Amino acid sequence: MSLADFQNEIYLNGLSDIRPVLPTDSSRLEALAQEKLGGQAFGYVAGAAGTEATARANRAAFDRWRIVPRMLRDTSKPDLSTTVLGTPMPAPVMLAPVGVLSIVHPEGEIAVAKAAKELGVPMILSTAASRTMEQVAEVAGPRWYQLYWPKDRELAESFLSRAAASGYDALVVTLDTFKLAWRPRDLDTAYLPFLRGIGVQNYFADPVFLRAVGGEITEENRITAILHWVANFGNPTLTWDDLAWLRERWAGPIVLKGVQHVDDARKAVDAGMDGIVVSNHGGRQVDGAVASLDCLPGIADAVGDRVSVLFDSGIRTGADVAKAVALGADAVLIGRQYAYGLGLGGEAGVKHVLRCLLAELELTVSLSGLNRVEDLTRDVLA
Ligand SMILES: Cc1cc2nc3c(=O)[nH]c(=O)nc-3n(C[C@H](O)[C@H](O)[C@H](O)COP(=O)(O)O)c2cc1C
Ligand SMILES: O=C(O)C(=O)c1ccccc1
Repeated sequence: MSLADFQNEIYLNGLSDIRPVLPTDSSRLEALAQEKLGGQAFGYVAGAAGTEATARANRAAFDRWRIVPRMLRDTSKPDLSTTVLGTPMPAPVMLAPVGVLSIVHPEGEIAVAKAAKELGVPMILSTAASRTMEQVAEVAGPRWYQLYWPKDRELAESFLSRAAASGYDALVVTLDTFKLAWRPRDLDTAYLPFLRGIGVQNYFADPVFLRAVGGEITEENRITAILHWVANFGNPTLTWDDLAWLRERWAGPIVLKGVQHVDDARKAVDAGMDGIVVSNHGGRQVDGAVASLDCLPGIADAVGDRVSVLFDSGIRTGADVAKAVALGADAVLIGRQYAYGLGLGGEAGVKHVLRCLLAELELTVSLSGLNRVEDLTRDVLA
């Protein structure tokens, strides 16, 4: 089985007049999702902070790097499989934590988990998911848990023990979103899913949270519960010293998501973390911030031999994955692309988007004269 078999499958299906239901050109997904989802839900997913300059910079940074293909190198057996922090995957690609997915499709994270499992692609489940971590675990394959570290320590502890009990192997702690940035698309449509009770499911199923709001959520205490969520969601007081608390309470690997500065990457190493995600949250937090890809080589040089270095923000194609890996990422996370697949076609849509990305990645790598993840080094790029 090769990741590029999807290409043969598509052409063979053509002999029976069957064509892919969704486009194979990843750049068309966003426009299609806009047509189908429209308005608020599309704006929430596609949008970014401020003028969206950082979201554009994320894309532009990829365009400044070019692959230089090499010839006559026996690429008959491509194998992009790899293992990151103990989790094996068919290619250096994982699903980024994306919250509130039921705004784009009723099955939300359940459909995502099923599609990812079929392909063996690890999924990182968001604290702000629209299904509980236990519901997702029932149908999911390899999985990590993303923590939004709440103010209430007891609630944080409860999230950690629930995640460990339901088989999430690594913990991803998101640092860059202790509050939401200025996001004009959502502000202009006055849209925040949480206020409508979407994305709070992990909280509403939590014994510590429920105790704080006086028991099970009913029509009567629903507003109180949502306001309690608002008050508790993010903790702006956190500092590097707090990571020791987390380290004591999570036995598996811990990954810090949202690192952009080399010194912060070094601090993560000093705090005993196992990995980082070089990410600017897809340009959704600090408008005017540096492109995530531009931070990657320096950070990989500084800490890549001591912790796993993951990357996200702007990945759209197989070539993008190859470039990020060549610049030092052990694996990449994709965000909006699979959310569009979900919105356009549920589980099958997510699977389609992933199969396209993986096939394109393998074809790009082997047509460039390379076979393995280790072959993707900086000298592959110009
Ligand atoms: C709709 C949406 C919701 C997101 N929710 C979360 C979240 O709950 N937790 C988190 O750590 N990151 C979240 N992110 C950020 C992604 O994990 C990831 O960093 C980003 O989408 C990567 O950029 P890309 O969309 O260009 O691939 C979200 C992103 C989007 C688009
Ligand atoms: O929208 C986001 O980018 C995001 O990360 C988020 C923040 C809070 C809750 C859910 C998602």
